[in-house]
Amino acid sequence: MSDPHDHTDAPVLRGERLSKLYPDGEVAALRGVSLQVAAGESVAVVGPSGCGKTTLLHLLGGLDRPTEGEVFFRGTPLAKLDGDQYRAREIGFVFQSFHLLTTLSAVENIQIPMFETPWTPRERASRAEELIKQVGMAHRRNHRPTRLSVGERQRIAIARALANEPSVLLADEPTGNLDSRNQDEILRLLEDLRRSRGLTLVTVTHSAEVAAAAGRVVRMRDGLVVET
Ligand SMILES: Nc1ncnc2c1ncn2[C@@H]1O[C@H](COP(=O)(O)OP(=O)(O)OP(=O)(O)O)[C@@H](O)[C@H]1O
Repeated sequence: MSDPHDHTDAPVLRGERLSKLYPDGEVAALRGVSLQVAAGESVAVVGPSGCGKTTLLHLLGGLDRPTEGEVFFRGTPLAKLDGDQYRAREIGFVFQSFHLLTTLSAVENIQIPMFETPWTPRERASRAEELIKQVGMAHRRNHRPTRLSVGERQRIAIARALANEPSVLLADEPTGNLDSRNQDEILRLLEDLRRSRGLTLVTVTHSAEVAAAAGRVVRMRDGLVVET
């Protein structure tokens, strides 16, 4: 697998004529989308409900496969990469509804993806402590998610997404459940993390504020990119 810190001129992610047909109802969610995302870029994907934003994010993250076309990660087709390794090591996912495990503490949630790595328990624990500090949540390390505010839950989910030091963060409506103050804080956190870690960030959003905070906006309509 390629070195995530190897900065070449090739885009970190590239979609080539991606189409996605969902079999039930034969919905054409994507109808030939091509786009490139450079290393370290922050891209917001916007467009009306149902235009294919989440589908595109899932294809980029290897959570689903295109019906036609191909996604490339640093020039290599995803079809040629080990899908589990790609999702576990190269990509971090952030979701609107956090998807934290309620039976685990905040710091334990951050460690979940680390079980895919050869790190020792001590290494996992110390990396999780570092991450929980970076997202400003060390004082809540032992709290279960149900005892955290929604903004705090998203901070923990972001730390978890970074657990395996991915080079790309894919976020689907990361502020969709947050009020405007929490939204601003999460946007600031994501931007700080992008800069400090050289992360590439692709965010699907309905929020004009989130789109305005990104370096570039990709606009979709009816399964197509109409502006990039
Ligand atoms: N698993 C699925 N099976 C069938 N159709 C699907 C599936 N997932 C999505 N779709 C359909 O594909 C189209 C694109 O959906 P997608 O979730 O990508 O849009 P979106 O732009 O992210 O929408 P929203 O902003 O409402 O989240 C929609 O018509 C949706 O109903």
